[in-house]
Amino acid sequence: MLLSLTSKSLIKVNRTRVCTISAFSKSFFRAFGSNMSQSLENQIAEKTKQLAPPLTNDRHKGQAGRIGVFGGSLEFTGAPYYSAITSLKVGADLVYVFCAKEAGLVIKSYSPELIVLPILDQPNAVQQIEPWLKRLHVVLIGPGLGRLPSTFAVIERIIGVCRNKKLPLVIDADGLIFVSQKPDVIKDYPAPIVLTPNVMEFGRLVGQNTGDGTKLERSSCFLNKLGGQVTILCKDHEDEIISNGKSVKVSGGGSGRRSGGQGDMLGGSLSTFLHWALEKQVEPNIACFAACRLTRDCNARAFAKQGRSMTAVDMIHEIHDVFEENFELK
Ligand SMILES: NC(=O)C1=CN([C@@H]2O[C@H](COP(=O)(O)OP(=O)(O)OC[C@H]3O[C@@H](n4cnc5c(N)ncnc54)[C@H](OP(=O)(O)O)[C@@H]3O)[C@@H](O)[C@H]2O)[C@@H](O)CC1
Ligand SMILES: Nc1ncnc2c1ncn2[C@@H]1O[C@H](COP(=O)(O)OP(=O)(O)OP(=O)(O)O)[C@@H](O)[C@H]1O
Repeated sequence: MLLSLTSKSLIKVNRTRVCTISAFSKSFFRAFGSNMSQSLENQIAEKTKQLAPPLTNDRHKGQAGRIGVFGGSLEFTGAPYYSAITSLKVGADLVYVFCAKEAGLVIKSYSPELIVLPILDQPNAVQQIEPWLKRLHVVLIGPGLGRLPSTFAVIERIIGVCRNKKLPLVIDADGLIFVSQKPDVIKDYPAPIVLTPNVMEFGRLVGQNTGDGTKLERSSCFLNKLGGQVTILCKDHEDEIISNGKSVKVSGGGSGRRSGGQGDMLGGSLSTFLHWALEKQVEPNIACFAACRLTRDCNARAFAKQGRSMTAVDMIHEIHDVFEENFELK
């Protein structure tokens, strides 16, 4: 079955009719109007409200999320920061950044709230990192990681350790370059994985020659080969979440401002939402929906205040209000 949700539409059709979805949806909504789609979107939005753990005194530090971010290199220190601070501000208790030595002091200087381990490019990186992994609930791989073969070799071994520990993964940015080169590294992975490609990364991942079909069609062969529990969250003017042969679109919010770091924020928020979802046995695509909603609404709010001068940092300042509006049970 195909499930397609935009802020305006949600439809179900048989898998064999995917190619006629556009015509189908037009006639469907002419027949039923937009109220039905709105109510179904509301149902998904309601599910996202169930994700956040209550802020009660019986929970100890760490339970709301211990997230590991693998990224940060000489060139890119902003990306892992945006991801990590967003993960924390959405509600994780502890966020660990595993980065290259040159990036360590820089990221530490942005924020005393992050635990920064500049050991990713050290000779015994995997041995040093392994003891930390057992504390983590979700591992995010990629923001500002860089594309050095030596870095990818360490990441391959880290994914191997995560596989043994059945750790859920979110893979973004340069992490997706690595997976595009070596998809077998996540084949039959024993825990949920979310891949978060932008337009360019999606093409690299599923193959540039997979035709003009929908993203759902174009990714089906790639996903079938991978096996396991893989979700693809495609970032675009409408975000699209693909899992189990279904596609859910998220639109609304956002603005024309495309400053760097918005995808990093999405990856960071997703890591926290994913931990909460899995803890409650909620499907990963609900966590994906929440992360898209958060990113798009932070963009819209920040843009309303800052216009063209808006950057990712302005969006981070909006997390509290957007969270209150969308994800707190009232
Ligand atoms: N402050 C920091 O530290 C930040 C660091 N970052 C880090 O930088 C690293 C590289 O990431 P990346 O995003 O530059 O690489 P990638 O996605 O391959 O793009 C390469 C080219 O693809 C194209 N392109 C992209 N999107 C497109 C679209 N929607 N539609 C169409 N085309 C599109 C576009 O091509 P062009 O427009 O130049 O022709 C673009 O130049 C990575 O580690 C990341 O985490 C960022 O997170 C930002 C903040
Ligand atoms: N064309 C677009 N129109 C409106 N919003 C968009 C568009 N493209 C992306 N977005 C929004 O920006 C978010 C991040 O997408 P983007 O393509 O910038 O990711 P990215 O390249 O990984 O970002 P980063 O700069 O962090 O690396 C998307 O989830 C979506 O909310």
